[in-house]
Amino acid sequence: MSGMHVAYDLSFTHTEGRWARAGSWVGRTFPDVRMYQEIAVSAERAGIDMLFFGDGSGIPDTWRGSIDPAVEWGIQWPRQDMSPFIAAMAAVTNHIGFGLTYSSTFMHPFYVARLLNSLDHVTGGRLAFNVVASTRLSDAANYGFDGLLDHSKRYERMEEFIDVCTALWDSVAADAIVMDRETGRFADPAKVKPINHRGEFFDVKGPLSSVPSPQGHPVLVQAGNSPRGIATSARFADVIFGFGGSLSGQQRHRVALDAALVAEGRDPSAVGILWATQVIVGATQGEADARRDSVLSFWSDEAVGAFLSHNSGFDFSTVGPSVVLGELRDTVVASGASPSGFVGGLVDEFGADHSLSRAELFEHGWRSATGLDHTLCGTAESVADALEENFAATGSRGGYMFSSPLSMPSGFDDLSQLLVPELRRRGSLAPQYAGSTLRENLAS
Ligand SMILES: Cc1cc2nc3c(=O)[nH]c(=O)nc-3n(C[C@H](O)[C@H](O)[C@H](O)COP(=O)(O)O)c2cc1C
Repeated sequence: MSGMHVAYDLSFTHTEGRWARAGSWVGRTFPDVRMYQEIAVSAERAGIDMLFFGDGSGIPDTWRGSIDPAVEWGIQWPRQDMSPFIAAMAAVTNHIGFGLTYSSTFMHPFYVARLLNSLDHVTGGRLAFNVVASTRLSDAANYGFDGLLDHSKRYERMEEFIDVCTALWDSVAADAIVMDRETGRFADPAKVKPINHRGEFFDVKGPLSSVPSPQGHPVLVQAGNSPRGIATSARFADVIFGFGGSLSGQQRHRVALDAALVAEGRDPSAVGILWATQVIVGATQGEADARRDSVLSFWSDEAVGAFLSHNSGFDFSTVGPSVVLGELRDTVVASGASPSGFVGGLVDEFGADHSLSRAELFEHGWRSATGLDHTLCGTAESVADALEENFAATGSRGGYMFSSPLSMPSGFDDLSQLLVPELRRRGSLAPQYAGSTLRENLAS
């Protein structure tokens, strides 16, 4: 992966107030499939590498132990299983890739390997699989768990999950299908083998009851941010998702990933990181600033609390009138949630000894929930300058996944019509799709 690549994060098209903002769809209600098809067509016209769909199945209920605020304010709810939508989008496009998310903590690898094989067929080899360990209790409760597995156990399970999927995708050789009309022989049994996997988490006999898909394996993506998560990503990921917005955090991630890749005997230059980056572009700086400010002026504590508590797995309604950040981080970690994320970011920014009042914490939470704490806001030229500088400073491998805009579809239209052409004009983005599969496109 040598050039810069760009993806759009389409995980949230309506939530967190997007549905009501200027520039949002009128008369189109989530989850209208034609809406997604239109985005896919227009993103492909702009030459975007991939549309990404994150997932979490639980309705946020960590804040005060209730789903009501999330439902009332549309916080990360509603969300669909996006696999059928990807099939619909693939039917109206030819080049753009699709990233789909499933949890290795809750799903079974046989089901997922088979589904992704089918989707790789349907998309003609344009599928990526973002495998997540899941940090949320509300997800766990939907799959019969009282609590989350321990953080490192979740990653052990992910490693075994991917081992099983990979063995299943390899269990039918590419040349197994004979289809000899004269003899009537359909396939060569010597090339279709059970995997006979017996492990700590899964027992799977195999083989996969399907034929190899165009990419063989979907492009594997992983987004672990902790040392344990990064070690797992180095084992198998073709592409990494990272948190953008803090150059020092990005550089730490890149250095840790490179060391982990070397430890796995892999070439760090072949594995790019797509940095999740929120961008607001306007024809002028004033226009972009006005869009950002209009978002900041409309929110509620309940909505912020529901968002943050869900994402951290920690009930922020329990926070007292003031907090010491290091102590808050320890409490969040003790609750079984990830050590990175919102509170980890505040500790990095201000230090573990720093205190914040509850109101200050929520103001930071508001900026975090909207992504406005790390948004690049400006004209296409100034944002392209910042991205090019950041790309060079983070190893020149990978690129950007632009976060779900705060208004849809106008936010993506701004990116497609202003920013992406500017990056292409400068030669940062390739002039056209390089190959016919997502893997080939991302390899250039
Ligand atoms: C760009 C990006 C996309 C992510 N998408 C999801 C997702 O769809 N579902 C999910 O549960 N977690 C998602 N995550 C969270 C990561 O999978 C991971 O839990 C997080 O980075 C914390 O890593 P850690 O478990 O190693 O601490 C995403 C993270 C990033 C950076």
